[in-house]
Amino acid sequence: MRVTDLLWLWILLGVLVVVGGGAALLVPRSRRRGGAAPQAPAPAVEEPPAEAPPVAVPADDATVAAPPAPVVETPAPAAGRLVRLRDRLARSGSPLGARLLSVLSRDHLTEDDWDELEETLLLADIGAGPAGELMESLRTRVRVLGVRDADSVRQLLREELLKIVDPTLDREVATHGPLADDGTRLPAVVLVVGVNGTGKTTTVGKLARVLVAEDRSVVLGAADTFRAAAADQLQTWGARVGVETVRSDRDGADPASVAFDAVKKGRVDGTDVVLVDTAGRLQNKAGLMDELGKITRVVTREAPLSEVLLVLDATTGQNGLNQARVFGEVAGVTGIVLTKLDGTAKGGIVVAVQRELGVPVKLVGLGEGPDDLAPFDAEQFVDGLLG
Ligand SMILES: Nc1nc2c(ncn2[C@@H]2O[C@H](COP(=O)(O)OP(=O)(O)OP(=O)(O)O)[C@@H](O)[C@H]2O)c(=O)[nH]1
Repeated sequence: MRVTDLLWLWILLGVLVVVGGGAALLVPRSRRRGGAAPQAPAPAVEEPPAEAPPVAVPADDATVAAPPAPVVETPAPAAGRLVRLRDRLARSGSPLGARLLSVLSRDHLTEDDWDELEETLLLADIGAGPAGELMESLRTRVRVLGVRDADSVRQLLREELLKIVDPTLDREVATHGPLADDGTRLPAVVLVVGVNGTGKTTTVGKLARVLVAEDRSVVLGAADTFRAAAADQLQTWGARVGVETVRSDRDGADPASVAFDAVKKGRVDGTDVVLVDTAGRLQNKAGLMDELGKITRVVTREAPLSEVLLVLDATTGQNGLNQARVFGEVAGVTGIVLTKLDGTAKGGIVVAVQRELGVPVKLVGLGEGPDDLAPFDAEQFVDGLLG
């Protein structure tokens, strides 16, 4: 190799070193620091064979994760609950009692004042008959006794309202079953009927709580098979207080068969009370009569009905009365549950519906809370109306 050739070789090597170093400088800093760089497509890697599903190995007892024990609530006793109605009624707009008292406390009651009183009673859904009776009696007594002061007027009004609400009616819900021929006690069967949305399922749930609070044993029958969620709803109510629910998992199952199974379970287990929730769709009277008639016939093979409670929504006024009439004709109603009394100033419906059906209001719903169902008491109710 000649000297010039060697020189050229050295120059070429020098150029290569310079270009190589520059190239290194052109590479982004991040990449040089190990940062993310655009990735080349990953070479196709053969998927490992899917793992076989783990074989279920029976776990030893100590390692089984037990489902959390359901927390069973202790419901509040029902006694004295209606006293709370006072607040609820007083809060629900313009209570009947307050309006009546404001007119009655005027100095000289004119014909217009008496008309206003009557109108107030009618607006509170007391019904024309009872309103007329109350007015006549009150007018006579105010005139004869010559009362004027607020306390005396209030006392008179209280007496008159009490008269039409009727404190003499037996309002106890029949929850003690009859004795069977062999001397054993049958469960009390309480059938709960009414139009959808009035609060039947909620009432059955709340009533179960009242009974549990009184140490009574209860079985629930979810015979509202029309609405699938109703059975779930009822079961949830029951589970909260440790009460079992007999239900069908099939939508549209025969309500009579579910009711029968519930009552049978109650009889076999020696349960105190079986509460049966029904659907009571009001498509037509004949359909309703068929459904409730069948439930009654089938259930009474196991135990007679102790009580048929009609649930009515107090806010529905005249409409509620029409429903009451139909159910009264087809279902042999023995007691009324007036729900949503907390949401209306029309407490007078208590009087109207009792007159309409000739059966007493036994329970009232005062709210959506689990213990917002109270045994009805005429005196406490009237005091609630008067605020
Ligand atoms: N404010 C108030 N709401 C109530 C009362 N009772 C029930 N409700 C509400 O009324 C709604 C209807 O109650 P449900 O018990 O589902 O009525 P239902 O009659 O069983 O209805 P279906 O199952 O469709 O036949 C619910 O949102 C209840 O919380 C009450 O006393 N006061």
